[in-house]
Amino acid sequence: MVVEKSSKRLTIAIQKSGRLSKESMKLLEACGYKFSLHEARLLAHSSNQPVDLLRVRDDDIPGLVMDGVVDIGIIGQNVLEEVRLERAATQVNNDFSALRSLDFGGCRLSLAVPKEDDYQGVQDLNGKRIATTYPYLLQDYLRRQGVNASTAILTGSVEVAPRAGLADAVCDLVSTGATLEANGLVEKEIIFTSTAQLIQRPEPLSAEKQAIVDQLLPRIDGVLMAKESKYIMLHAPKDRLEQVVALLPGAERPTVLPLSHTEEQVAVHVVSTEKLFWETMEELKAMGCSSILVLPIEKMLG
Ligand SMILES: Nc1ncnc2c1ncn2[C@@H]1O[C@H](COP(=O)(O)OP(=O)(O)OP(=O)(O)O)[C@@H](O)[C@H]1O
Ligand SMILES: O=P(O)(O)OC[C@H]1O[C@H](OP(=O)(O)OP(=O)(O)O)[C@H](O)[C@@H]1O
Ligand SMILES: [Mg+2]
Repeated sequence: MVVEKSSKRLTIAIQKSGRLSKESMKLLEACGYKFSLHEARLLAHSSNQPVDLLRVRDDDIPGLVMDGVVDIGIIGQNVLEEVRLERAATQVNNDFSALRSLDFGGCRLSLAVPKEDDYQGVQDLNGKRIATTYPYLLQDYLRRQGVNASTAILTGSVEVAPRAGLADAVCDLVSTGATLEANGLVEKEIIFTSTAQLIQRPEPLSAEKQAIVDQLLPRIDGVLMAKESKYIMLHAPKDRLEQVVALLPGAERPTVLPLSHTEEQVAVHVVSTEKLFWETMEELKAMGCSSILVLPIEKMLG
């Protein structure tokens, strides 16, 4: 694979197809970058920014960033840490700089055993064989726990290993737990928690590329902040205004507007930067607020 190297165009590696692909694309598009993707092609050029996308298997992304083949990449922390440990063990450069922790790809790497096993604790895994795609993360954890177990490395279908007689336990990614349950396994220990990460290659970027990253990061922050934030509009009793605003999580100073035909109520517009729960809405109503509207915010710039 030969990536055309330019000192002016920023190359971003993302997963081609899998759990991180859609959200990675969505994030870049929300930051204003337009791409027209051809399913079969690895490389896609942005039509409105000096940015190229390299779409690869997620396992390759940390190495591509650490080796400076691409400038930045979006990758699950689990794969990033696995590659970092593997490269440390084999004395290959494993430097990178962490730019942002993202809000998707949330999962955990857990040890699970067949449900009929009488598991008392991690020490029970001594002398056992554990199937995993993450041998370095697993062995790092076992070493810290003082457990001596062997690994069976599988790159897929790890969860079927015990039934197939390949291993006694598994160390696999879990999100809802449905995959483990469907395979008669029970989660016992969480060894690593993960979300997607934006990382950059260790060597400094050219001035042109750095300028693109400097533009991208505040945009990402704006997108992440906007996701949690809501624009709230409501009618509030004038004499309870302070209490109403105090109820709204992370609210800045509100805009207060008069309402026609009434002196007792005012219209309140406010941006709330934290998650708004139904309970808060119910309390607002109990306080005498009405016409409560909660609107999503697409972008924010501080
Ligand atoms: N169930 C899940 N829910 C949320 N995020 C997940 C889940 N499973 C995995 N992830 C995250 O998404 C990443 C990619 O998962 P995926 O299953 O698409 O990888 P893969 O099969 O190794 O893909 P590839 O073909 O690119 O190698 C994982 O490394 C992890 O960070
Ligand atoms: O706890 P759950 O919600 O069931 O999610 C966990 C499963 O999700 C991931 O696989 P994915 O579905 O992405 O398939 P793949 O491993 O075959 O790529 C992961 O490898 C687990 O098998
Ligand atoms: Mg992979």
